[in-house]
Amino acid sequence: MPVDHSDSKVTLNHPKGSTVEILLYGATIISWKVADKQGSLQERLFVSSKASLDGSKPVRGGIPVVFPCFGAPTHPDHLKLPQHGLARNQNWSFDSIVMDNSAGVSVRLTLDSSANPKNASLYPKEFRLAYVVTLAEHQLSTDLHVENPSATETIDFQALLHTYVRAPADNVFVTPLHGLSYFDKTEATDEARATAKTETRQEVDVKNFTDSVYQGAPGQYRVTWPGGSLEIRAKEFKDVVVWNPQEEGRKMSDMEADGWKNYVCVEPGYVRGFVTLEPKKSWIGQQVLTVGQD
Ligand SMILES: O=P(O)(O)OC[C@H]1O[C@@H](O)[C@H](O)[C@@H](O)[C@@H]1O
Repeated sequence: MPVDHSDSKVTLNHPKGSTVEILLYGATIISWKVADKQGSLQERLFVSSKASLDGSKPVRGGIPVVFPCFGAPTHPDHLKLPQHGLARNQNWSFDSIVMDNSAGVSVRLTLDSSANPKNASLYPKEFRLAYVVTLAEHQLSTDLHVENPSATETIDFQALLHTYVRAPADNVFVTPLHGLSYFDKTEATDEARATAKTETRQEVDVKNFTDSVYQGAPGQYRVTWPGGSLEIRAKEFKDVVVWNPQEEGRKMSDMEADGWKNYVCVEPGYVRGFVTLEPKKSWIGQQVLTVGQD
């Protein structure tokens, strides 16, 4: 079957062999496999072998969905929320199969503020999220729809797709970020973290602890390493975060030994400032991942 779903997981199978697995918990994509040139299926995302996949905590790897705040909350509406918000640690619902043909297999998952009684005390605003995941032969598209169902209130939110790209961290490069202004979250003081830097590197590596928030980014990135590459295209996600904790990764209880050596996070998002959504309006942020064919 092109789409299989159980109480906890949705699996998409493309007729040309690629597959994707999505946990309903957090709508977290936990696997994306695409054939290599020899025709053998290869995992394209990193998920820590110590990640919790039972809905007890956000998944360390794959593509967690970040909404309505990125990092520690700063907006007055978000202050009771955990780091990276509530979407990555709630159960989403399987809504429908959107498309099922040779071009792609696509499903829609949803999360409404009213679905979880906890939300009223955590977050004072109503929201409706829909996540459309589309699998093609060499491509994975993820569209996050945010709808404001209120007739009177606006919503201010941030959103980001926290993509863990499977790649050797000591030999991976992200381009083109040269000339962009960014905020370096590895700096020691609040003042230094809040001071914009300008990226001077043509090719950004993550050989050192990296946690950089690029603003006004081009929306099209290339991640390359010996023997592989991935193109990332983004729409409405105007910023991009590049993160690899290096040895700091040891502090994470769900990070496997040396796990940080096996990925780079390249995370398209709207995280500098907030999207303000007027009553009854909606917003769509999109990420498209394409495996390099070179
Ligand atoms: O451990 P978490 O909550 O999944 O976050 C992982 C990382 O996510 C990145 O997006 C942030 O920029 C980092 O600061 C953070 O450490």
